[in-house]
This record gives sequence, structure tokens and C-alpha cells, in this order.
Amino acid sequence: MDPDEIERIAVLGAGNMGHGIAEVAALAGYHVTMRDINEEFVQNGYEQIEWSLDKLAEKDQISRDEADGALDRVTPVVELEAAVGDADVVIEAVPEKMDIKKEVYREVVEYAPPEAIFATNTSSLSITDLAEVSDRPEQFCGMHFFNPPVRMQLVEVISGADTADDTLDTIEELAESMGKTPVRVRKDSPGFIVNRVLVPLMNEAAWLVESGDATIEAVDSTTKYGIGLPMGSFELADQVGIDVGYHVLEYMHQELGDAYRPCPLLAEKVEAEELGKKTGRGFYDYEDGDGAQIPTDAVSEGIQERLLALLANEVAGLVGGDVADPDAIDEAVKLGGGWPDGPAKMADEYGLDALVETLDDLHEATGEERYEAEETLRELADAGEGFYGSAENGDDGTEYESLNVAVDGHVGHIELARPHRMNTISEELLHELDTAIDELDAHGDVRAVLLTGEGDRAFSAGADVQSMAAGGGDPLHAVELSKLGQETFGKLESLDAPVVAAIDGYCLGGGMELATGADLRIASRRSELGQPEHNLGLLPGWGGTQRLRHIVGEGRAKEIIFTAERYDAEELAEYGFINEVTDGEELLDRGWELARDLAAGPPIAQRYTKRAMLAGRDDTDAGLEVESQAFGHLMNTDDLMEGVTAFMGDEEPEFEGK
Ligand SMILES: C/C=C/C(=O)SCCNC(=O)CCNC(=O)[C@H](O)C(C)(C)COP(=O)(O)OP(=O)(O)OC[C@H]1O[C@@H](n2cnc3c(N)ncnc32)[C@H](O)[C@@H]1OP(=O)(O)O
Repeated sequence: MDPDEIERIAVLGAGNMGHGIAEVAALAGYHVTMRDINEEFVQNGYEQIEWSLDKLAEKDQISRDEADGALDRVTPVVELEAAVGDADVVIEAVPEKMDIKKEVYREVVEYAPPEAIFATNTSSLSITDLAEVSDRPEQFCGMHFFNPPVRMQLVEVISGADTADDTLDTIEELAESMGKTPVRVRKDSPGFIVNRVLVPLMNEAAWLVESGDATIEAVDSTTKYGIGLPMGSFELADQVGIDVGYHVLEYMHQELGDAYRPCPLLAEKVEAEELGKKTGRGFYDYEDGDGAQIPTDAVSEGIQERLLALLANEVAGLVGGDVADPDAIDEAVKLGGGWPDGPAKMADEYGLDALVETLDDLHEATGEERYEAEETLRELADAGEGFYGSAENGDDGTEYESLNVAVDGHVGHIELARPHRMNTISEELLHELDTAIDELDAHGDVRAVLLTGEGDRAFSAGADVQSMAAGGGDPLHAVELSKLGQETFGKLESLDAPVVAAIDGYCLGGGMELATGADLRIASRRSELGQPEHNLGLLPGWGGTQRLRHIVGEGRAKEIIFTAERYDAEELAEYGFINEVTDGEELLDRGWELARDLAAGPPIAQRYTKRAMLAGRDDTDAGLEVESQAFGHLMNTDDLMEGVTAFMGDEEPEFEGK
């Protein structure tokens, strides 16, 4: 089916996932029938959609008209025939039990049009087994959304044994049209990508404690502050539900063998109905205790190596089994798990040879199958390579992980590319930004720079507080980190080419300090800006105590820093921080327009104007000296001749920077 032909989508199941998927589809403009087995369930789901759309409109993430339009496109039904009778795509999100799902498909085939594609939102069950009970295995695939669908970017698109490539292409385009990022899972393998990585990690965390080799505290401190994942392993298990992870693990154990034998510690928790946050108690106590309080200083190198070794082995299993490539695995886990880096990259950085050695030692000591190194992993380690090849084989161009950097005409574009972490600024991002600024500066064609944040939630929510806390907050390291931010943003500020920051969404803390380094700032109306560092007991340590006052004046700078309030774009336009406020959908176009206009300006005059203004900040005489010297230099330039000639001839000048 051609993706453009899709108009009507049936979503089966109005529970958490079902109503979330229905909402996302309706927001993308599709007509959606949402079906559940009784009036109460389906009505509940509909009310949840209404509530969620309302929240999005309240937060200005969509307009009120868009919210109303999306709700109008959702029809709640109980009759299956009414739900699927004229559907182009049927997305099934009924309970995660093979027999319930099969029963649904047996009925659906009676009513759905023959050309309709079936997509199941299962998180781990076999697509091939489910497809068998339908009458169209080649038009059947997995379409695994993450919870909550309206906020989570990732959709795993999974091939069954007989799925046609066309079907996968269409469902990927459908996911894209819903604003999601699809990642293809080439083979129907238990847990697909994200669960195949996260669930064994949870199991190994439990085995570490079960065997007496580590405490929950140390494992979570290492996971969060050593490896840098968003949550401790036990904290994550409590968040997701220990029973949920346990059942996926049981299924993997059954399908993939003893390497996935669930740790008894997990079984005990499930038996005791201590399932995590939802029951008030899991590995942490959320009712009578303080929940997950994870120390920053209990990181252990041994635990880190063991967890990374397990992760590397899972990645190798997926790559060797031709389920997915390392970059697809990394993208899926970053988007689905909110990880700052993917497991393949982390394993490469650690060194696959060291991780294989760890696995071999553990295998020899315990005989446990999960420590048997995958052939793919051993081969790569023996060849001195990583999942991404060897460093020596890399090409000359810089590869960025946390940024997207491109040159379009005379404009260099730097996009902060950690949308899954609100484009927060990690140390790695600062280093990359430093490199990107140098590269654009040295690039012969770049005459203006545009700075943006990927995604629709944040320009940047500031320093990545979690990675800052890593290492127990070493003061000497923090001094260096502060200097790194100051210098990098200073480099942007003193770049020869003018810089435009186009701000959409949150622009907080270090994000605002970064924007302060730009020459012009435009922001969408819904943006919220501020220096909230005092709320955290910090100060704006990336130049914020100095640079902001030059733009808004000392009084306003103190107000912004001391109150730590969030300001809207209009207010900061009044303070002189924002040059122009636009509607959300116009921001990017306007940013490009402005950057292109500046790129068409006289480069030498622009460069010296920036230098004179910077030099004169604290020393007007120094600034005036730079200004007069520059004025003299300009007399001798082709650009001056071009400017004057164009003016006299009433034409647009074409400056060349000579
Ligand atoms: C020298 C420089 C110093 C600094 O920059 S210090 C940091 C200054 N920045 C802040 O204090 C902002 C902190 N963040 C927030 O206040 C809120 O977030 C927002 C207002 C930006 C958004 O709120 P909401 O829409 O309710 O989303 P959510 O659930 O709070 O955040 C989504 C995910 O993003 C993570 N996150 C947000 N900001 C940061 C940050 N600065 N460092 C690390 N993570 C951050 C959260 O934890 C969460 O993650 P999960 O989905 O895994 O729970």
C-alpha cells in the first residue's frame, strides 16, 4: 500500500498504549477508530485522549484548534466491524498475551479490508506467530511504540518471517508521518532491540546482588553515575514494574535459552508482589521510605565492566543474528531508554577486548551461559575492532554524536542533537561544539552560523545535571568543566561570522548561556528561558555571571539569576535578550532567513565590528582603538568598493570578504 493512501487507522485496545497511539495518529491527521471490548474501557481511553490533548494545548505544544481537530478525528467504538471495516491500517494494542492477541486477529480478518496492513504493538511476542493466524503474513509487522506514545520518539518496526519489504516501508513512513523515529528490526527476535538490551541489564544487576558481589546501592550508583544511564538498574526496574521485566525475561528464557535465566531475586519480588513504584515498594520503598536515593560516590569499576560486558554481548547477539546494525541499536536504545549514548558506542569506547576478557573470566568462574561471549564479539575484539570498525579506518570528516553540523550555502548550521535528553549539554557536547566552531571558522564558505536544538521541546535544558553529578562531584573536575563551557561559548561569541540562535522550547541554565554567546537571538512565542542554577545550589558557571549583563544590563541579569525564574520569550524581548519573537512554526524559517541575510553581509566589516564591540565591553578605549584601526583596514577592501558601487547603482551588493 502506498503510504499516501492511508487515511483511516483502527486502533484495537483503549488502554495506556492504545489510547496513546490513537492520540498520536489523530494528531497526525488520520481518522481513527479506537476500539475496546466494552463501553467503559473505550470511554475511559477517549477521556484520557481528551485530557492529554488539553495538556498539550495548555503547554502551547499544540494550538487549541489542533487539539479539538484531533479529538474530532477519534471515534470510540465497541463493535469490531465498525472499527476495522474500512481501515487502511489496523494497529493492535490489546493485552500482551499471545492467546488474547491471536483471538483478536482471528476475528479481525473477518471484517478488515483485504488490503489493510496489520501492525501489532507487542513489546516482545513473536510477530511471525501472530501473523500466522491472520490471512496476510506479508502485510503484517510489529509497530512497537514506547510509553507514553505521545512523548516517546521511538517506534520499533519489526519484520515477521514473511513480512514484505513494502509493508515495512509503509509502516515506517506512517511512523514518520506521526512525527516518530522508526528503527527497523530486521528479524523477529524476542525483546526486539530495546528490551533485549534493557531487560538482561536488569537481570545482571539482580545477579550481582544475588551473588553477594555488590549492593543495590553500588549497582545503581554505577549504572547512573559511572555508566551515565538516566536511572539506576534497580530504579528502572521499579519504574517499569519488576513483573513486566520479569515476564519478558521468562519469555526470552523460553525462546533463547539459559543465558536469560531470570535471577531468583526478581522472582522473589514478583511473588511478594513488591513490583516497584506501582505497588509502593520494589527494590526501593516509595511509601514508608524515600524511594530511590542513589549515592553519587558508590561507583565501582568492577560492576561497570561487568554490566558493559553483558551489554556488549547483547549488542553482538543482535548484530550477529542480523536483527539490527549497531547504529540502529544505538539509536533505538537512546530514544527508547533515554540513554546519552548507545550500548554499541559505549562498548567500543571501553574496548571490546577488555569486555571479552571480563566475560571469559566470569564464564570460567561461574559456568553461566550468559557470560559465554558471542562469536561476533570475540571476532571483533580479536581483530582489534569495535562495532563501528576501527578508529584507524575512519574517514577524515568529524563525526559528531551530540550535534548535527552542516553547511548550507554560506550558513553553517549547528543543531544540538540530544532531543531525548532535552538537548542538555554534556561534557562531550561541549568538546564537540568546540570542534564544530573551529571547523566552521576554518570553512571557506561559512559566513554566518545558525544555532538550534533538535526536536520540539527544548533549545537546551542546560547542563546535563546527571552527568555533572557523576564522579561524586569532584571540585577540580568541576572547575575544568566550568572553564570548558566558558571558553567554548566564548569561542562562539568571538567567532568572526555572526551567529544567530533560534530558540524553540526550553532554554535554561547552560542553554541560555550558550544562546548568550550568539550575536542575535530569536525565539518562538512558547519558549521559556531562564537561569535556574540557584535553584540547584549552583551558579551560572559557563559565563552567565559575566556575559548576560552585557546584553540585559546588570540589574536585569541579577534579577534573572537571583530569582531563577522561567521567563517567556516576550518578556525577555522586552529585556533586550531576545531580538525577535515568532510563532512556533515560523521560527526555523525565520532563523534561516536571518542567518542568510547576515551571510550576505560584508564579512570583514562584520568581523571587526564583533571584535571592536567585544574589546570595548569593559574597556571603551580599547574598543574604540579596535574600531578606528578596523575602519582604516576597511578602506582597502574590495567589499567597500562593492558596497559603495552597489549603493550608487541602486543594486544589492555582493560581498566576497576581500
Ligand atoms: C553551568 C550550567 C549549569 C546548568 O545548566 S544547571 C541545569 C539548569 N537547568 C535546569 O535546572 C533545568 C532542569 N529541567 C527542568 O526544570 C525540567 O526538566 C524542564 C522544565 C526543562 C522540563 O520539564 P518537563 O516538561 O516536566 O519534563 P521533565 O520530565 O522534567 O524532563 C524530561 C527529561 O529530561 C531530563 N532533564 C531535563 N533537564 C535536565 C537537565 N538539566 N539535566 C539532566 N536531565 C534533564 C529529565 O530528567 C527528564 O528525564 P527522564 O525522562 O529520564 O525522567
